Amino acid sequence: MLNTFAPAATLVDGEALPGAQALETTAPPADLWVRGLSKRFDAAQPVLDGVAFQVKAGQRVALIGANGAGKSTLLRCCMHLIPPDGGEVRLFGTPLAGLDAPALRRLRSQVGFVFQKHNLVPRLSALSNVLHGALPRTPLAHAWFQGLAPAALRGEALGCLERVGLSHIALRRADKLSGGQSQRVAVARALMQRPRLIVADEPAASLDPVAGDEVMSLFSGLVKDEGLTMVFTSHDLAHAVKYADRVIALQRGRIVLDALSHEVNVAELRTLYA
Ligand SMILES: Nc1ncnc2c1ncn2[C@@H]1O[C@H](COP(=O)(O)OP(=O)(O)OP(=O)(O)O)[C@@H](O)[C@H]1O
Repeated sequence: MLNTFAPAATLVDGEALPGAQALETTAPPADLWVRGLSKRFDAAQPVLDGVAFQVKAGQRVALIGANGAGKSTLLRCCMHLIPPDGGEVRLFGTPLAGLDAPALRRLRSQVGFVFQKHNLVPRLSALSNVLHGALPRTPLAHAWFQGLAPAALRGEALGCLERVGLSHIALRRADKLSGGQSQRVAVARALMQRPRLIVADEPAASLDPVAGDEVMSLFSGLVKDEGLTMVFTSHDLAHAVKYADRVIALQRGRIVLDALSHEVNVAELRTLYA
């Protein structure tokens, strides 16, 4: 089945990936560079087994694979939110291994995270939730609340809400928002961080098909317009092909497909789940 596709060393943007030699010669540094990543939670099958890939600045990558393939674990290990057992990760050219916690936090502050569960603070307004995106660069506690935040920050947060089409409900409590609106607020909060890289774990999974499509279209469009880099996981193969420039498929912790989106189609991708 896997032979349907090119092997993992598929040509991507004219570069041989993910062979180690090709990775060594990349310049300027990729936003995310991963080599030989492995992770095992117990004595059983490894969850990640020698994963290697890189994501260049401005590229949008969809990570696909069946339940349990290791997608979320890969994202977490890439950000050192959980420690990998082996391999190397470089974020914006900086090796993560050996960084102390403050240095790791500083580097991660350039990464905007969006998850399936948007993790908004329910009792606070949409605007206050978006302001939270500024926390890594604004240690002032009052920047958390829309009524206390400096005018410049408030204006910026409103601008982020405007970009996701929600400035008209800026003061509505997060627990009064629909699922689609909540996820758009989460996107605005990530933008407020002024990230270079967006990491999103199934950002549309909890939404109905129409809202999911709207969120992904908006999200992917904003990322493209602002020249950001994005890695997102998805079980929606149509989304993967439509909203990413490149698709990487994981199977039992290994990359089995790495191809540009226009080179694959949904029917082919579906065979990975057989
Ligand atoms: N903290 C953990 N402790 C033990 N096992 C874990 C842990 N996190 C993940 N796993 C296991 O690792 C494997 C991969 O999980 P992961 O969540 O990365 O897969 P996934 O591809 O994101 O799956 P899904 O599409 O269902 O979200 C699964 O077998 C899961 O049970």
